[in-house]
Amino acid sequence: MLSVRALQKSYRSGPDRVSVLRGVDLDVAPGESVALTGESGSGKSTLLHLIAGLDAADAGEVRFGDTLISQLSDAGRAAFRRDHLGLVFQQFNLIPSLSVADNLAFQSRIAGRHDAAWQAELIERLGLGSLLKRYPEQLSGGQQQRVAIGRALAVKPLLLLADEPTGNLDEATADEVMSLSRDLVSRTGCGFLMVTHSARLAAMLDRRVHLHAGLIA
Ligand SMILES: Nc1ncnc2c1ncn2[C@@H]1O[C@H](COP(=O)(O)OP(=O)(O)OP(=O)(O)O)[C@@H](O)[C@H]1O
Repeated sequence: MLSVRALQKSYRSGPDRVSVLRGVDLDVAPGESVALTGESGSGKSTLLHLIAGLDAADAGEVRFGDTLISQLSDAGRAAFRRDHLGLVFQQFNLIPSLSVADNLAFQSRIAGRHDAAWQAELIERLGLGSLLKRYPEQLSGGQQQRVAIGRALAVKPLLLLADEPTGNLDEATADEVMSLSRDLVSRTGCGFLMVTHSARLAAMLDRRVHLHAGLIA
């Protein structure tokens, strides 16, 4: 479903260009969960941003089925992201002026794919029922994270992309959120690609890939 081929990205650093990704190949199948590890600065977030279409690659391909993301315009990538991808990044990016209920439904409504029964199930599984009228600033970090995961899954994405999603949580909460995410991912059959520094969390997923020196080992 996700197919990344020969992906390259460099950044300008003063007069030089620093090559971060030097030809990355990666596949994620429907229903498969993959941990992306690598030392700090190895380019994990860069790769996630390119897959999400938040930035453009210098060369190479990002493909979802027949859709070649890497050749879409900025607007085309934004529309694809809105309709088909679920993102959970380190800053949960909840909308401060919207209640939990409206944050959960926001993306799926814009995508025209709001499913009230599915949203109700997510609310129950994520334990958000008593929080629906609150605003993001009234939630703990773990609660905000559960809302971010619910919002990402509400759209029934092709792929759930998560960047250190449990970074701010204690071990027990992180484990609970992880097993819940895995469960929901296997229920919907979407792919799951998660950046983590934790070998323990990586071991909870189907497969682990390691980014080193600009390549996936
Ligand atoms: N917009 C940018 N402009 C210039 N350099 C950048 C930019 N974004 C990232 N970099 C550089 O690219 C390299 C890879 O960064 P990236 O954030 O992808 O790594 P990472 O593996 O996610 O790191 P960490 O685990 O510390 O979050 C780093 O050297 C970083 O400084």
